[in-house]
Amino acid sequence: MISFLMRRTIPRCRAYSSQTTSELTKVEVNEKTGVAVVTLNRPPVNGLNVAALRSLEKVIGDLETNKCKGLILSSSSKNIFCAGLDLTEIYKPDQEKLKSLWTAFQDLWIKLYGASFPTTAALNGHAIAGGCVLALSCDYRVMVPNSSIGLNETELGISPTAWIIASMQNVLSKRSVELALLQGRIYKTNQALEIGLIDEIANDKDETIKKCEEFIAKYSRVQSLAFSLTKRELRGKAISELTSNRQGDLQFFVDSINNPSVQKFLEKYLQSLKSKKN
Ligand SMILES: CCCCC/C=C\C/C=C\C/C=C/C(=O)SCCNC(=O)CCNC(=O)[C@H](O)C(C)(C)COP(=O)(O)OP(=O)(O)OC[C@H]1O[C@@H](n2cnc3c(N)ncnc32)[C@H](O)[C@@H]1OP(=O)(O)O
Repeated sequence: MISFLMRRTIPRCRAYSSQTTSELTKVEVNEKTGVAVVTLNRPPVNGLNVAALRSLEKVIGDLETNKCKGLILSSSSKNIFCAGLDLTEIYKPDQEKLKSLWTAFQDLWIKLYGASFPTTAALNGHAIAGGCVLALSCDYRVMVPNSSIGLNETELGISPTAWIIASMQNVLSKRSVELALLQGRIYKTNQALEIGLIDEIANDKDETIKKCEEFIAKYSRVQSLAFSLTKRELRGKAISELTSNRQGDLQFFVDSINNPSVQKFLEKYLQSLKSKKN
């Protein structure tokens, strides 16, 4: 359990106190503001396996319980926010593990997209596929230059499911969503800003966090209850649609991944990622 100790006398530079809940997700809470920096920590690329998804979900649940004032999602990697689902878990998958993976991703999205406090993504690097979904689930996105963000599922031979599309529709114009999803397009930082996929550009990781703090501070005069009820009004439909069709959504994912042409593509895709270094 993360404890919130509001010691107002703590100097600014010491305000964040480390409260590690798991090696996979580090949590630091600013004791002055109640804002939590949550850092994804699964090197090398923060690939989302079941343990990483569950760890982040638990942290968000704890932050809810402790009436967190805001969340800044970050990454311990130098130039990668998150490379999405762990591809090694979906290539030649164990069927039970595959189901657990998608169920954990659904659970995490429900918590993050529906969080009752302001949420931000401090994108210190690439945010691809599932990594982009995490960013889209937050209320605000700040990214460093020369990084990539987008949902490349159609390029991988599969279709994003309804709640992933809804997360993108919440942020982009209808036209931009169509182009982004149908082309499986990955955007560079400046292109992402142009279409509204991110909200701001920052020079480095520290600045992404500072800009996220500034965004969250804008809510200091907003009543927490009014904030959470309004957010629920705005996002509740997409969440209810998933909660009432979790099994169908899971089956769609499992069938997509088990499709022989997707498996064939994944084999080549993984090889191409590995051979980049040679
Ligand atoms: C198949 C899709 C399922 C669709 C399901 C249906 C509908 C739902 C829709 C969406 C849900 C989400 C799905 C996903 O998230 S699937 C994951 C898609 N992710 C990617 O395509 C990203 C792939 N990675 C990259 O593009 C690059 O790695 C990078 C992030 C741009 C970083 O580049 P960089 O040059 O800095 O690093 P490397 O490429 O050298 O990578 C280092 C190391 O990590 C391995 N790796 C990279 N990405 C992943 C990953 N997602 N999972 C597991 N491992 C990954 C890479 O192979 C290298 O390994 P090595 O052993 O060579 O060190």
